[in-house]
Amino acid sequence: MSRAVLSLGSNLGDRLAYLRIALDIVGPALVAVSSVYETKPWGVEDQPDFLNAVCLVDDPARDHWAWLATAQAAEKAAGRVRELRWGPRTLDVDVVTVDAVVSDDPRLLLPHPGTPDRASVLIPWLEIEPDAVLLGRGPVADLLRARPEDDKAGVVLRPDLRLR
Ligand SMILES: Nc1ncnc2c1ncn2[C@@H]1O[C@H](COP(=O)(O)OP(=O)(O)OP(=O)(O)O)[C@@H](O)[C@H]1O
Ligand SMILES: Nc1nc2c(c(=O)[nH]1)N=C(CO)CN2
Repeated sequence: MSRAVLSLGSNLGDRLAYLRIALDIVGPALVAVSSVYETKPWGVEDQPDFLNAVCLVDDPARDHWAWLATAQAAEKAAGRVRELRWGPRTLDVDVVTVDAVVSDDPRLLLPHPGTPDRASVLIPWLEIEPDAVLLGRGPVADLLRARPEDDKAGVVLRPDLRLR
């Protein structure tokens, strides 16, 4: 079994369409997808707001490297060009966690080290998995409680934008 959590983000062009490309590439492995959230950019703040979502995926045939390949295939399909670190992009797919895999290989850090600091990941993840635990870091609900209020306030549910 290989169960993973993927985070999806887009802040250029038809943002919702790019998130849908990611789900299409995940295909039947998709178990659950959160609502879409519009989020204030972290990292580089002078860029357009993001749409973010999180999905749970499960496929016995895909290990963590295969999930990275899936994430990168989705980014490529969305025409992503990497320019600035933390800068604008049509589609960013991060592998948040895969089963109990811990990796310090820079090509695939697991769990994704940015996760505890990103309300834009924690909030959608909790929506679809309220009891989620981030390997080595504890309950996702506790991580979210530790985020500053203005960080959480920058993550706004967009019920009018539906992925499926
Ligand atoms: N858990 C992971 N998920 C996706 N890519 C990862 C992961 N760990 C390491 N990487 C590597 O990160 C690189 C992609 O970085 P990218 O440009 O997407 O970073 P970023 O999205 O700007 O920043 P961040 O990784 O902090 O979200 C790829 O080369 C990939 O191999
Ligand atoms: N709110 C938000 N901010 C970001 C995001 C993102 O997905 N959401 N992705 C980034 C690129 O790594 C940089 N900043």
